[in-house]
Amino acid sequence: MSERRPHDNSPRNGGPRGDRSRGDRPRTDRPREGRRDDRPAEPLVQPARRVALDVIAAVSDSDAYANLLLPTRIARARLSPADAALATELTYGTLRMQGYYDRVIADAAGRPVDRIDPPILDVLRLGAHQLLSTRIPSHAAVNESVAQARLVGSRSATGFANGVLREIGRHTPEEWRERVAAGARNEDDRLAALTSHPTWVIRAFRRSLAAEGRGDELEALLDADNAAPRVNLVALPGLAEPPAGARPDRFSPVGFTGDGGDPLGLVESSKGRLRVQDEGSQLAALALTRARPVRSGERWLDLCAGPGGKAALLAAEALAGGAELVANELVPARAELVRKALAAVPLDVPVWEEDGTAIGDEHPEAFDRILLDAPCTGLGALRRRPEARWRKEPKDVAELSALQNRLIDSAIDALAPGGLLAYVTCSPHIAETRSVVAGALDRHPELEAVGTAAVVQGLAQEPLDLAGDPEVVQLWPHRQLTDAMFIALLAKRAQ
Ligand SMILES: C[S@@+](CC[C@H](N)C(=O)[O-])C[C@H]1O[C@@H](n2cnc3c(N)ncnc32)[C@H](O)[C@@H]1O
Repeated sequence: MSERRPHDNSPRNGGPRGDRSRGDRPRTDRPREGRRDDRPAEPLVQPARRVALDVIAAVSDSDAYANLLLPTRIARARLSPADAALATELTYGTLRMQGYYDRVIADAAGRPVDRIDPPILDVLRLGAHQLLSTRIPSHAAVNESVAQARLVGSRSATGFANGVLREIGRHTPEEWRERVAAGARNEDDRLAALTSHPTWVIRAFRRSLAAEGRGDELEALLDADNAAPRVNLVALPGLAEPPAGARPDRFSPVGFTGDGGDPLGLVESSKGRLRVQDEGSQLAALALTRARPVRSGERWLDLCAGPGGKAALLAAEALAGGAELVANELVPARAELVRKALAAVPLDVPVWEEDGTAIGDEHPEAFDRILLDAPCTGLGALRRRPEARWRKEPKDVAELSALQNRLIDSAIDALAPGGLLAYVTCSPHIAETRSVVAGALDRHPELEAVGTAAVVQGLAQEPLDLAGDPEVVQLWPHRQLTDAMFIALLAKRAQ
């Protein structure tokens, strides 16, 4: 690790520069080697904060996924349930609001965040979250953050972090919101800053809501993206019942929320017949299986099945209706996850590992119902993938919509006359939703739109507040408390 020249640490007069590569940063949960003798003894950091910083650092260092890494780090650190909950809140909250905290930090430090050492910036983000968005007392937030800075940075960096955090703590959260808003360049920049979303994402959401005549819901949507999602489960129909004490979902007839206990314990003890699944995903799968009665012997295809959440629900529905199901997933590791998910259902479901864009040529007119849950930007699931908003770019939309167009053409070719296709995304971006469906209807005169809104209303327990074109359904986190799933049912005319 490079030594630093001693200099004034006050945030506004410099402090350490970003002159250390991330590759040589010490881990926060191990004693550092080669510590200088004049350093104080290794400070003790509360375990939940140590795990949170570890995950935040892995997300910014090596593109880790917080939702995958956090559970393993919690298990490895043997955190108590209370500490695990705190580590989760700190990690997710910091990553979600990173865009906002960076503006606060830049103001308090008197310099842009790209001129702050990355490991120290992560400590500051976690500290800013505790100071501005939790009830953790300021002195605890500052002291623990300074201890963490000492573990990842030099003495001068620690002094710098201390100065920045104290400056943040000098103002109330409301005062910071006003300061950040006052520094915005325009209205979109103000929304981007305060709700911690990239501007291009805000504009895409505005267009999608406006297409439904609900442009005035934009701020509610952006706020909903920053709230922790509830853990929702499905009881595979015919194979499991929700446990006593569970609360039935408002819309999905097979969904429920738990009684506050450990959902993973429920999943394990039910052998996967009770599973964690967003209510929107359940409605998407059921829209395909329940849009019309199932004839025994129907052949169904899940074209892009990994990791298999909807495939398990489709399999349970196929079993109940006497249909056959094939699942397909291009990526072998994800196909393996599909096999695991399907093990919960006593139905023989072949799992293919083919390129879905070729299946229409290879198996023309072979399937009566097809689910195309297309690879997408995931902009509708920002609540549960807190770092995703910072990883996506507009060019991803262009690449994905080109793939979505090829997949939907292939699915239409694989659909038998009279068959039904559900085109689904967990993104509300128009280029991935309505445009793909409109293009498919233009290119395929044999295809017709089905009133998807009526189908989904018909299977839901309570009426849903759906807006816009009744041929498609767009769910929203702020309205239905689901991911922003898009569902379009399309039928191939019988010959
Ligand atoms: C949105 S996910 C599907 C989620 C799944 N339906 C579920 O509920 O668990 C899209 C999947 O499509 C897969 N995929 C991407 N390109 C594909 C292709 N050309 N053919 C088949 N699958 C593909 C991805 O690997 C990913 O697992």
